[in-house]
Amino acid sequence: REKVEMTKEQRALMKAIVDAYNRHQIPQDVAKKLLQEQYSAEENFLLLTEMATSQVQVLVEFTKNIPGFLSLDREDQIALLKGSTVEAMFLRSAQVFSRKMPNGHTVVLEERIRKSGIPDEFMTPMFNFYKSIGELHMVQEEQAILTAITILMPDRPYVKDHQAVERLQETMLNVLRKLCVLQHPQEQQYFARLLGRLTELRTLSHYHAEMLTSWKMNDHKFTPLLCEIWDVQ
Ligand SMILES: O=C(NC1CCCCC1)[C@H](C1CCCCC1)n1c(-c2ccc(-n3cccn3)nc2)nc2cc(F)c(F)cc21
Repeated sequence: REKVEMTKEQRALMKAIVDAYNRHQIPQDVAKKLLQEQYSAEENFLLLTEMATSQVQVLVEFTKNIPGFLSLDREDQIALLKGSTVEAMFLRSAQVFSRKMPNGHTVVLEERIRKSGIPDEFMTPMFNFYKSIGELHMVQEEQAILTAITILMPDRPYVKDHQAVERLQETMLNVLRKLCVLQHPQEQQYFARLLGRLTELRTLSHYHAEMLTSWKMNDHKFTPLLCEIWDVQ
């Protein structure tokens, strides 16, 4: 098989994305909080809204560092962010869940999430997704570029200049394809499996509004930002 090499530009692009991804981490570690104790449904709901709000801010900063993003039409930039924040949050949650933890911690974490107040019918699709992400053992470069690819989805609602977004996404897909071959030489279809997770992610994200409104508690309060982003209230 021909030797796969990344061009200088592709390596620079990947470095920019990974640096931005690592720079904009979630402030406090939610997994650590959840491992400390089982919170009530109300406390968990509040924790989720806090985490989600900071995640949106982190995502905006990360997105601004995607080469070419700020040259897109301003309204398209908003449409891409609005259309991808829920998916980016579930993707990041899956990466948090899949992190190597001391024995038994993942079991406790899963237990705490199962009792967090999220309606039972969403547990299976959510944990199936988390485990399918975990099985891929993504390196952080793959996680960062996959997040960028999720944001640069041309078919988000209200995107006007499809082609401009497609061009940026294609550049990312080319880098990811080479990265997958270099990182997982034994697995021919690794790149295809990785992209298949984005389909599962989109399906899971369809449930998010219903997950929120049927959270096992009364009187769900959302911040204005989350009302805007989450299509609730
Ligand atoms: O905080 C979380 N995730 C953040 C978000 C930002 C980036 C980092 C992680 C939550 C958490 C809030 C407290 C209760 C219990 C769940 N979390 C979730 C989660 C669950 C449901 C939703 N919903 C979205 C719409 C409706 N539900 N989003 C995330 N999965 C998680 C997996 C972990 F290993 C894990 F550690 C936490 C996780």
